[in-house]
Amino acid sequence: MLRKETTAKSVQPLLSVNNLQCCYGEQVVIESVSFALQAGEIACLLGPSGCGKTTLLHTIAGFQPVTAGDIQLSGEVISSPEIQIPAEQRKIGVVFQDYALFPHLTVEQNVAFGIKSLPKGERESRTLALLQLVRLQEFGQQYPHRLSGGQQQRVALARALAPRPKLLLLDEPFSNLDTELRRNLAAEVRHILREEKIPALIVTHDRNEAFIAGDKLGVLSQGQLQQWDNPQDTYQAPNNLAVARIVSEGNILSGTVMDNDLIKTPLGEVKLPTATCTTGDKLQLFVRSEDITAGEHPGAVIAQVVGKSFLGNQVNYRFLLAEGETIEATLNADIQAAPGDKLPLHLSSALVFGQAG
Ligand SMILES: Nc1ncnc2c1ncn2[C@@H]1O[C@H](COP(=O)(O)OP(=O)(O)OP(=O)(O)O)[C@@H](O)[C@H]1O
Repeated sequence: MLRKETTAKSVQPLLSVNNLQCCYGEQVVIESVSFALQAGEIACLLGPSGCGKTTLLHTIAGFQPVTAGDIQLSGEVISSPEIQIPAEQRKIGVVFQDYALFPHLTVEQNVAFGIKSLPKGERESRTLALLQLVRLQEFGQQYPHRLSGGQQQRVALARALAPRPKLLLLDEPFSNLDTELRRNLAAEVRHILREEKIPALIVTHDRNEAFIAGDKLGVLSQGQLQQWDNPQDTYQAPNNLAVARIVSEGNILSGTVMDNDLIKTPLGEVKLPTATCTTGDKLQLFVRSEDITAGEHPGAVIAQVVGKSFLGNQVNYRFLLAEGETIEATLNADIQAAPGDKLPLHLSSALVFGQAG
């Protein structure tokens, strides 16, 4: 695949994480993690539960020491095994999953909390501007418990932005909210961060949130950063099977290279993308849901419906293939099939990853 050339001129990143390692006792939970965030960029860290996302965020915030490597902010080392700049001196803001608002303070007092040292007039105008930015100017005198979850999270965001941090860290900021609100708020937070020109790193386990909110996407699996790229490139060309499974719904299939540059799979044949394999090689393929089409086609195979879940304008089907594999495919709701029915399916493309184990 063609990739854009990077320019030779190097710009100092706002945040750089270099060969980072972090342990809890003997357990290594972050290993050899390196990435850079440029000024003005918003990045999302995506990965399954327990992969180390929060730990990584906490090392950057200064809540967690590092055991190897370093973290630099504007070129200054803020964390290394020898150096640990205290969290409150880092000029890094943090927004937590549970909002962590002060219940005894009004919305306005919450937002103004971190800018008490500013002269009164300046403090009031900054607070008002932020309440307008998060569309809560009517709620300044309310207490947090009178607000909805989405509103409370917008107050938490305004409070974190008030002191104009160099970098904002958000730890699963939308996970207490319902799905529609999460997606809307992800887009809104992106807009607010852009308006304030504050770079941010957002931890999430929801790929759609990560796609919506981030210019960059970091995919973490088992404590290692598998890919750091823009969301489109990560989706279209994942570095490995682990990344493919984290950024998309799909099925893992095995395939055999044939002598005509095709790969034979239980779902028909697909083109071999590179010529580095020899006939007979066994490969692993990842077939995304949208790469499976139902209907007559010269290469189609017959599959039996063994389960279905209605999703609105689409239906998620579970199919049994002739060779005994079960796969899932999301098809348009106008294809109406019931368990027991047989449908022709074919593959339009697949992601191909090295040799099967
Ligand atoms: N304070 C701690 N002491 C010991 N082990 C911990 C501690 N915090 C986290 N861990 C372990 O470190 C690993 C990474 O945890 P972490 O919370 O960073 O993952 P995560 O990707 O943020 O997970 P989730 O999405 O579930 O919040 C896990 O195996 C976890 O059990």
